[in-house]
Amino acid sequence: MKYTPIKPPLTGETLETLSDRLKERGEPAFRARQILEWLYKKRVRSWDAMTNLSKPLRAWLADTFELMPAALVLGRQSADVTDKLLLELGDKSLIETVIIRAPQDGVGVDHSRKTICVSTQVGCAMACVFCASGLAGLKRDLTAGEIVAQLLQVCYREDALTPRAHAELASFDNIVVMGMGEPLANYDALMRALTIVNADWGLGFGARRITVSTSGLVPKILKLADEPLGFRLAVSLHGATDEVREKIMPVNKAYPLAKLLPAVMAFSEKHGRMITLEFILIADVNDSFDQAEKLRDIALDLHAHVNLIPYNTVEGLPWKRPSNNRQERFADVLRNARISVTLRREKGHDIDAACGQLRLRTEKEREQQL
Ligand SMILES: C[S@@+](CC[C@H](N)C(=O)[O-])C[C@H]1O[C@@H](n2cnc3c(N)ncnc32)[C@H](O)[C@@H]1O
Ligand code: SF4
Repeated sequence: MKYTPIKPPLTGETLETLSDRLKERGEPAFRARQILEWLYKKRVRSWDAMTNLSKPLRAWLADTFELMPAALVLGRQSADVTDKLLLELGDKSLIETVIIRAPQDGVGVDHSRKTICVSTQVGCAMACVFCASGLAGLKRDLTAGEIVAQLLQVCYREDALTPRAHAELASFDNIVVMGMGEPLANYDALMRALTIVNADWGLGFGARRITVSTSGLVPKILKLADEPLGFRLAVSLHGATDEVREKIMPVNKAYPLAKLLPAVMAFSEKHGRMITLEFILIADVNDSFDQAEKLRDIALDLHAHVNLIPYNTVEGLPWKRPSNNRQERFADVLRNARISVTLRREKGHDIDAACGQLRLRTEKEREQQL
C-alpha cells in the first residue's frame, strides 16, 4: 500500500537524490550537503533558519519539500524509564516511537543507555493473534522519510533534555526496528531510511547498532543477509514447534520452521554475529517445559541469543503473561544449557507499552470526539 504525500519529505532524500534535484535548479554541488547539515546536524526546524541559503532557494525548498513529515502530538513518560512519542503523519495516521532508557550505575538518566524503537507501517497485515499493532490490519506502509523522521523527533526531544545530545549527533545507543508493522514487508522504504540514518551526511549511526525484527519473512531475511551495511537480525519466534507457532502467527503457514530456521542460520553464518530469537511468554500457550526444551535446542543450533518477553496484556485480547515463577523456570531451561538469555520485564507498562496500544487508544478517543 503506497502513500504519496503532497510534498515529499526532506527526511526521505539521500545526498544523491537531493543533489539531483538541486542540480536541475542550477545549484552548486555542495548545496545538498549544506541543507542536510542543517537538517541532521544543526537540527533546525524551519527553512528560514537555514541562513547560508539564499531566500529564493529557501522559498523553493519550502514549496518542494516537507521539512518534517511527522508532528509530535503526544509525548508520554512512564513511571519507569520509557518514553513514548505519538506522531501524526500528513494523512492524520498515528504512529508510535519509543525511547527505552537503561539506567547505568553512576550516571544520571540523561546518560543512561538509550534504545529507540521505530515503526515501519501504520498497522500490520501479519495478524499475529496477540499483537495490538495488527488488530485493525494494515493501513499503509510508512515512507522512508517518515521512518527517518521518527529518529529526528527523538533527537529533538533529547536535545532539549541533555547537552550530550547535540554533541553526539545521535545520542542514542541502539535502534530496534520493533515498533508497529512488519519491517521486511516494507523493505525498500526501510533500506532507504536506514541508509540515510547510517550515512555521514545523515545521522551517522552505525549499522551494527541497528536491529531489524521480523515475524519471519524468509525471502526477505535472505535478502537482508546480502545487504552491504550489515544490520542485526531479531526473529520473533514465539513458538518452538509449528503446532504452537501457527496457532498464534499466521505467517508460519507460508514459512514454517523448516524454512525459517535455515534462513536464520544462513543470515547468521553470513554475518558471523549472534542473532536474537524473541519469545513472548503467554500463559498456557507457549510457556510449557516442552516448548522451553525445544526453544533451547533451536537456540543452541543457531547459536542465538534468546530474549524472553513476558506478554504485555492488550485491551480486548484474552492472553495473559505467566507467573514470575513460571517465567523463571522457563528461562532456567535455557540458562542451564548456557544459552545467552534475557528475561525482559516489559518496560513502560503504564503507558500502553505493548506496541500499537497508544495509537489504538488515541484513535478510539478521536472517533468518540467526532
Ligand atoms: C510489534 S513487533 C514489530 C516487529 C515485527 N513485526 C516482529 O513481529 O518482529 C516487535 C515485537 O513485539 C512483540 N509483541 C507484540 N505484541 C506484544 C505484546 N502484547 N507483549 C509483548 N510483546 C509483544 C512482537 O511479537 C515482536 O517480537
Ligand atoms: S507481532 Fe509484528 S508481525 Fe505480528 S502483528 Fe505485531 S507487528 Fe505485525
